[in-house]
Amino acid sequence: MKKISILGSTGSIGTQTLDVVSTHKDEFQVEGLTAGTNIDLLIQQVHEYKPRKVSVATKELADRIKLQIPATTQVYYGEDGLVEIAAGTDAEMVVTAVMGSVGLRSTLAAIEAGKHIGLANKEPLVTAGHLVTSLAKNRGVQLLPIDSEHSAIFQCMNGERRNDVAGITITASGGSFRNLSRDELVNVTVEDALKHPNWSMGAKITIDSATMVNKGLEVIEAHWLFDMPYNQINVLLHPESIIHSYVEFCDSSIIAQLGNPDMRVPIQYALTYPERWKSPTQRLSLTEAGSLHFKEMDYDRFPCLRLAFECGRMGGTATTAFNAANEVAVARFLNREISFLHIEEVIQRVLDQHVNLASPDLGAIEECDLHTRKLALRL
Ligand SMILES: NC(=O)C1=CN([C@@H]2O[C@H](COP(=O)(O)OP(=O)(O)OC[C@H]3O[C@@H](n4cnc5c(N)ncnc54)[C@H](OP(=O)(O)O)[C@@H]3O)[C@@H](O)[C@H]2O)C=CC1
Ligand SMILES: CC(=O)[C@@H](O)[C@H](O)COP(=O)(O)O
Ligand SMILES: [Mn+2]
Repeated sequence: MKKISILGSTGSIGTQTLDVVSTHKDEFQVEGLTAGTNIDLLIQQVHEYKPRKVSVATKELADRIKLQIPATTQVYYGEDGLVEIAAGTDAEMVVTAVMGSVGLRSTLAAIEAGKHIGLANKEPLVTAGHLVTSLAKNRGVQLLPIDSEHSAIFQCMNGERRNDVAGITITASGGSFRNLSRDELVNVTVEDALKHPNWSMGAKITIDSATMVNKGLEVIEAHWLFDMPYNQINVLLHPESIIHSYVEFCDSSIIAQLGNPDMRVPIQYALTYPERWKSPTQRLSLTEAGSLHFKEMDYDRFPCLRLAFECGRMGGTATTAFNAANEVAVARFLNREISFLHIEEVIQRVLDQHVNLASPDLGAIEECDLHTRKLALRL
């Protein structure tokens, strides 16, 4: 019986993780769950999976949920609550599935507590990759990728010698507006931006896919997860999202991981690694898929990806500023305060003013994050 906790259990990844748990009922014990504000769903999850501890965003919500769940379930709230669920249970693995860099302290706390990480929440790696990876190395903790591209690369590199890797290619669907020119982006709506062509995901990552910021975050995520220099990380447009990424080796061989776009597969692999268990996911038929298409990335069409590479190469707090600016800008777009194209404008203007701090500690990262958020709200 594997004991796990899920940070962000009411979200897209969190609920799919619980699907996987339900598929293998006798194999998992849920120690902790966390929600932000969706306490109705969390209450259902508490009754079904009986976690020892839960956390929600605010004290008010914590007081409300206490009236509707068994007294045996301890209730926490806020960032401290995330940390408590991350580190304060008997879980041997924590699935990090909250949205944004709010997951940084709880990710670090889980690692500090020696818990392996099923890593979906990519923003903590983007904002503080050196802290997350060095702590994981020091504590002997595995960072098992859930993000589909990084799960693919992880699977392709299994059993291979690191020095034989010539490079990795992260595939990109192109997002909701992949068939639009930049001129046609001027008046696009939130509703249109939320229509990802292949995946059903949370709102923020869906917008990030449309701006290509998601792929930029994934480039930085891959740099840290696989200790991969940026000049060995490529991005390729692949509209079908069937090849989830691939690795090229020194002998020119390419190993790729394919499958239907279903996050339960990478989630399950992170939970069961190094084993593979059966999955209810529909099997991929290449004859049905027919042709697969690929196109060189157009960095003029998607300038945010170029910015991400520049920030990654710069290191220090540049990626912290990039991530925080994007989180604020996407939230403003989703609140209909700014246009879609203004998202990249906010990021660019933040970076134009950013004074980079090399190898920052946690305090400096959190200070940069907060300062950037205040600035991005005004741009
Ligand atoms: N969805 C996907 O297919 C993929 C997602 N990822 C990554 O996984 C992470 C989660 O994504 P996704 O599941 O789509 O996101 P969702 O928005 O669907 O879910 C986010 C989760 O985090 C919780 N949450 C949000 N804000 C806070 C907060 N301030 N404090 C505490 N909890 C909070 C939400 O709670 P509530 O809803 O109750 O408010 C929810 O449980 C992201 O980093 C994303 O980039 C990576 C690859 C694929
Ligand atoms: C499912 C997943 O991993 C997402 O990150 C998805 O890959 C987004 O797809 P694109 O960013 O390629 O549109
Ligand atoms: Mn991804």
